[in-house]
Amino acid sequence: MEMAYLENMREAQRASGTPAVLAIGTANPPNCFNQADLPDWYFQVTNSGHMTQLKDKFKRICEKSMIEKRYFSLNTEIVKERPNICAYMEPSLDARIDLMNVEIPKLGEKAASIAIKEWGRPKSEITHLIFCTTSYLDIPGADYRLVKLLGLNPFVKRFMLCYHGCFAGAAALRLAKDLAENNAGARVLVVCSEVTIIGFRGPNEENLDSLVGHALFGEGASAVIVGANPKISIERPLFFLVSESQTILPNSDGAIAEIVREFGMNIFLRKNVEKCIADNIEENLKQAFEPIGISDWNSIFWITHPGGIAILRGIEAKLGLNDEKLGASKHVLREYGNMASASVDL
Ligand SMILES: CC(=O)CC(=O)SCCNC(=O)CCNC(=O)[C@H](O)C(C)(C)COP(=O)(O)OP(=O)(O)OC[C@H]1O[C@@H](n2cnc3c(N)ncnc32)[C@H](O)[C@@H]1OP(=O)(O)O
Repeated sequence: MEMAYLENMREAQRASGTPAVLAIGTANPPNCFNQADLPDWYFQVTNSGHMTQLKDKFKRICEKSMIEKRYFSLNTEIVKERPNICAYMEPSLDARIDLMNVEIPKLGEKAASIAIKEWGRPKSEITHLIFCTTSYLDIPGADYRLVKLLGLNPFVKRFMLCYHGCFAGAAALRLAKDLAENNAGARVLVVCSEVTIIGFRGPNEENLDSLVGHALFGEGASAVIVGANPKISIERPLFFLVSESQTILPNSDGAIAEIVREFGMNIFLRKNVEKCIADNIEENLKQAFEPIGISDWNSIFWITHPGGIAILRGIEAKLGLNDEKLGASKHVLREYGNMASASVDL
């Protein structure tokens, strides 16, 4: 009797339908840089014009990156006012945090407001919030700030995914799927907001990983609303969240790492990241897709994280993908660069 009561209670709490993305919003900060102009700007603003060989290398990486434009909250004035940020490794975390604490929630709010408008229902009906960023360190977190900025219901159930880097966009969607499945009527607002302020620094011959990072990373925010059993008169399911999985690649220890210290964040990239991904992609796709009956990699819609053009090319070559298959990822890479977690929701 008691078990039946618990079972009924649990059934009533769960959603019966498949969760779907019901709206999407995106935003970028105001300063748009052409990739072709960045080498001059970056070496000038960091007082590094004398490092001519390194600048030439940076130019080559920028040219090869396929990126055409990137958006930043930083500009010449902001950077020049904070010389320790322009140095290679001076203590500068306080200045960075002061900027990030304003920019990250602000950018998130812009994307979330667009998603809420597209969704069409009152924002008071958002039940859960997932806020995802690589670089918000204070308590209360950016999730709390966003509730205040948007004027969300104070009862909204909040989750902060912090300092996960690029994979967090997919992780946030996975969490949203579970929340929407297990809470009838849930409407989950997912916001990924990424700025590069924590890692911006002057160039150094000994640190080519950082140079590659400066050639690839851009700033942006993306927001989605996820829920099951849409109210068809108002809500429009755009993508269904059917299945998910996650793994750690063999021999990938240290392939991508980021550390935060007094000087801000430093990135470590192994030179063969693209090979490590390409070598493992097929096996992982099999494990994820065979249970749902898919084995033709050209038959599915792809939104691979645009980590770098070498990574996308490695996947294409290994799987024999048709030209247009990674088109969405290449578009995001070309127009915005690698915006870490915000890239995947776009
Ligand atoms: C932050 C997160 O959590 C997740 C992330 O997304 S992390 C970012 C992951 N991305 C990567 O690791 C970058 C992958 N690499 C690429 O996309 C490309 O290699 C690239 C755009 C950097 C260069 O394009 P390419 O077609 O490979 O050009 P290529 O001519 O081979 O290289 C250009 C120069 O960059 C250098 N280079 C390439 N990859 C490098 C690396 N990882 N470290 C240092 N230098 C590198 C090359 O040595 C070469 O230098 P020279 O011109 O002096 O010979």
